[in-house]
Amino acid sequence: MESMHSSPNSTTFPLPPIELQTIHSLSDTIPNLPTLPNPIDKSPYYHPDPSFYLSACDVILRQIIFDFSSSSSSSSPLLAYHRAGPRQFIRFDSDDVRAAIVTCGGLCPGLNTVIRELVVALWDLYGVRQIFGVQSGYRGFYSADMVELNPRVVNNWHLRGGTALVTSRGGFDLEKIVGAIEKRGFNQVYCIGGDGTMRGAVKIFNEIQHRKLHVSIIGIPKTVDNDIGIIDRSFGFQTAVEIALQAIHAAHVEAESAVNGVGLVKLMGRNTGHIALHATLSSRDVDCCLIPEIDFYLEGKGGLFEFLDQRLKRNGHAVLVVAEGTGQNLIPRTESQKAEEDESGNPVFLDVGPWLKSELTNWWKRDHPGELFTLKYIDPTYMIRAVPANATDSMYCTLLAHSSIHGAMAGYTGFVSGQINGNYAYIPIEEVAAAKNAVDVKDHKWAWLRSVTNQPDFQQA
Ligand SMILES: Nc1ncnc2c1ncn2[C@@H]1O[C@H](COP(=O)(O)OP(=O)(O)OP(=O)(O)O)[C@@H](O)[C@H]1O
Ligand SMILES: O=P(O)(O)OC[C@H]1O[C@](O)(CO)[C@@H](O)[C@@H]1O
Ligand SMILES: [Mg+2]
Repeated sequence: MESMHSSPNSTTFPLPPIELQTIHSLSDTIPNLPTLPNPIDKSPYYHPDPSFYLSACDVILRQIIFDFSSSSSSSSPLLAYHRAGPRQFIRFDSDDVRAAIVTCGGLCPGLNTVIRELVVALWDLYGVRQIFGVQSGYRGFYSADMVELNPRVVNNWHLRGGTALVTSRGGFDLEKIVGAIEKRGFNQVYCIGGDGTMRGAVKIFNEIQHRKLHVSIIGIPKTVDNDIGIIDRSFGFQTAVEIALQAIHAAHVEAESAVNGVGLVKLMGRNTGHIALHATLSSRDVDCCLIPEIDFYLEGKGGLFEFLDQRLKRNGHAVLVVAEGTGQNLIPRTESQKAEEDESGNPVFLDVGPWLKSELTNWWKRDHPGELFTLKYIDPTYMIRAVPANATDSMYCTLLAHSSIHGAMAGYTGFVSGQINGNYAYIPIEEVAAAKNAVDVKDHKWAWLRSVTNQPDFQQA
C-alpha cells in the first residue's frame, strides 16, 4: 500500500478555501420529518458497516487541477459538492413513498435504463411499492394517465432505445403540474431531461417549497448534445458518439472510393459541437470538423473551399463533419424562419447539411469545370440517439439512478445527481439549470483536434 507520508522530495502547498455548494433538504421547510434507519442495513447484499454510508461532510472538489505558481488561484475558493450515495438515516418511510418518474425533451441512449434502474432500486433497496411513470413529458402530469411501474414491468426496458414513458417538448404548465403532484400524493418526483427540463424542475421545486409540500424534486441530467455544465458528461453521449463514428466511416469509404470524393456528415449538436468533436477525434479520418462554437467561412484565404481544394489535390478525397447548429449566420433565411421555435422555445435551425452540400457542389462546378467530383452526404440524425446505451453508459445510468434515490430517501430535494471528476455528486438544481457546456475552443482538446485534421482556424475572414 502506498504510504501517506510525504516523500523527501515532496513540497507542501496550502489549498485555497473550500466552498461547499449545499443542497436543499426537505427539513428546511417541513418540520418533524421522521429520522429512520436505512433499510439497506438489512439488505442481504450490502451488509453495510458505518463506513459504508456517506455523510454531509463527504465532498467532491470540482476543480482538481491547480497551478500553485498563480497567486490569484489561491485566493478564489474551490467549489465542493456533496458526494452522492446512501445515508445512514433516511427521512421517508418506504411505505409512504409515492414516486413519479418523467422524461422530457429529446431522446438519449439510456433513458429507459435510468427509468428501469430507478424502479428496481426503489423497489429492491428501499422497499418502495408505489412508483408511477408520467407519460408524455411534463404535460403528462395533467393530461395523461399515470402508469404503475414495478420491476416486472420494466424488466427489459434497458434493451430498448427511446423512452417507454414517452417524451415531449413544451406543455410546461406550472400550476397544473404542481396541482397534479399534490392531488396524486407524489412525494418524490424524478425529472429526467436536458437543460430545459432542469429549468422546469427548478420552477416546480420553488413552487413546492412555496407551498411547503413534502415533495422531493430530483433532476437526472440527460442530453445527447452534452450541453449541460458542471457534470463530466451526460449519459448516452458516448453511445451517440459511437454510432456517429459509423456514419463517418461510411463517408470515408465513399470518399476514398471516388475521384475527388468528399464525404459530408452532419451530426446532432444544437448549440454545442461535442458529438462532432469527439467523433472526429475518435475517427482520425476527418479532414475538417465544423462546430457551432467556431464561425467558419467558405471563400478566400483560410476558407473552407481553399482548404478542401488542397486536401483533394493531396489525398484525392476528404471527409467533413458538421454539427447541426453550425453556420446558422451563413445560411440565408426568411423573416418567418428567423422567429421559428419548437414547442419548448428552442430556436429551430436551418439545415446546414444540404446547404453545405449545395455550396460545395456549386463551388466545384465554378472553380473546376468539367472535373469529376463526388459528394456523398450522410445525415444519421436520430439514429445516433434512438439506440440503447452502450456498456459504459449503461453502468452510468444505474449509478445515476441509485445516487438519485439515495439522495431523495435521505430527504434532499432540489438537486441533480451527476458525475464530477469521475465521482457522483449532488448538485443544486438551479446551478445545473444555469450552467452551459460549450466546446472550449481555446483548450487542449480543440488544439488536439486541429493538430489531427490540420484544418484552418477560420480567423482571417
Ligand atoms: N425555462 C423553462 N421553464 C419551464 N419549463 C421549461 C423551460 N425550458 C424548457 N422547459 C420545459 O422542459 C421540457 C423539456 O425542454 P426541452 O424541449 O428544451 O428539452 P431539454 O430538456 O433541454 O432536452 P434536450 O435539449 O436534450 O432535448 C419541456 O416540457 C419544456 O416546456
Ligand atoms: O427531438 P427534436 O425535437 O427533433 O430535436 C432535435 C434536437 O434534440 C437534440 O437531439 C437534443 O437537444 C439536438 O441535438 C437536436 O437539435
Ligand atoms: Mg436542451
